[in-house]
Amino acid sequence: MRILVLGAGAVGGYFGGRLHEAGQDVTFLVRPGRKKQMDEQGLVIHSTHGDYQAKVKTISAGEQAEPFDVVLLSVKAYHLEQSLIDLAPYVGKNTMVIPLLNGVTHLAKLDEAFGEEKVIGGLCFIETTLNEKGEIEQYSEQHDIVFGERDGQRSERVERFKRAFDQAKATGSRSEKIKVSMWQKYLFIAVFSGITSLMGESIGPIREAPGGRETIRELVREVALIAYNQEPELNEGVAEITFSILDHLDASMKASMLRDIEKYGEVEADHLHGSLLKMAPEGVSLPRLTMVYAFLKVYEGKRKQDQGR
Ligand SMILES: NC(=O)C1=CN([C@@H]2O[C@H](COP(=O)(O)OP(=O)(O)OC[C@H]3O[C@@H](n4cnc5c(N)ncnc54)[C@H](OP(=O)(O)O)[C@@H]3O)[C@@H](O)[C@H]2O)C=CC1
Ligand SMILES: CC(C)(CO)C(=O)C(=O)O
Repeated sequence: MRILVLGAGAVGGYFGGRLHEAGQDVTFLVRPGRKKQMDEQGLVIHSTHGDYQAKVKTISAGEQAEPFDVVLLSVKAYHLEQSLIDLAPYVGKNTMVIPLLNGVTHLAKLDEAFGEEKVIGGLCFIETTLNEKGEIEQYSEQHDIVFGERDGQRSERVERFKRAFDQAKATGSRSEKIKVSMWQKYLFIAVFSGITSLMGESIGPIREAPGGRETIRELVREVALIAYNQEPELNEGVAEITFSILDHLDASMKASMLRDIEKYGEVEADHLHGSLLKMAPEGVSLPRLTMVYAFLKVYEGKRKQDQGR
């Protein structure tokens, strides 16, 4: 099975690296700067689950290669448009595209670009980042990819990709209800990234601050309202479960969005919080979600202005 990983960043580099380590045929589609770095130093992973360093195959947009069997899509949402143009020549009749982005609105864009039948659902649970040398750092327990056909059917292509993880130091599992799984993750990440970014703190101090837990609970309630409206198959107790997960997270945990803000990087504000506000049923009051989005847009505006100087 030939696997193409689009975006050798924190997520793609990690999972692509683990599959490569397990003997799978993995190629990374990367931009020129990252290609130079990877061709010179290889792919480097530092992880709780074991370090890994290897020379890997890389290609850049426009380079000749046959269509791949599987594409793992792991770019940030704000790079999606260009990356789909770059990816198009490597998607063939039998290619299966698995997006690992947080959120859900990218599915429609993938369907439009490649056709619904090629795109399955996917998400990942991992806390990972790229350091200044372009090395992947991953220091917590979870390193799981979840994927599945969007109609819930079992399929040979999904089973085959699942088997690629048999020998890998990361887990790959199938969800029978991938759209529900994606919405559960979306609910969690919208609250987790929203609250940690807004407060500029990891989750522990936010929970302990006066009114902190209450604010988290209310933000969960607002996002869950939108989520239920979009995905009625969500478990009725999903808001309470999500709050409980947030209440039990390691106190030092922060979302990748806050880590990006700390590096003064771009954020997925429109893709995550902005999209939720657009999907919200008319007339509902969403003061906390609105505040998170406003904060992120102020941050984006300031960043843009600073870059223009
Ligand atoms: N990091 C985390 O812990 C988690 C992240 N996620 C989600 O996963 C997604 C990816 O996040 P993450 O891995 O952190 O992001 P990163 O920024 O670390 O990686 C994205 C990579 O995509 C590359 N890229 C962008 N455009 C292209 C292109 N046209 N062709 C090739 N490569 C391209 C960038 O390369 P370049 O070097 O050229 O800029 C970058 O290395 C996001 O939606 C995020 O929300 C989900 C769970 C956990
Ligand atoms: C919370 C986490 C680490 C879970 O995978 C995540 O998705 C993110 O920070 O973007």
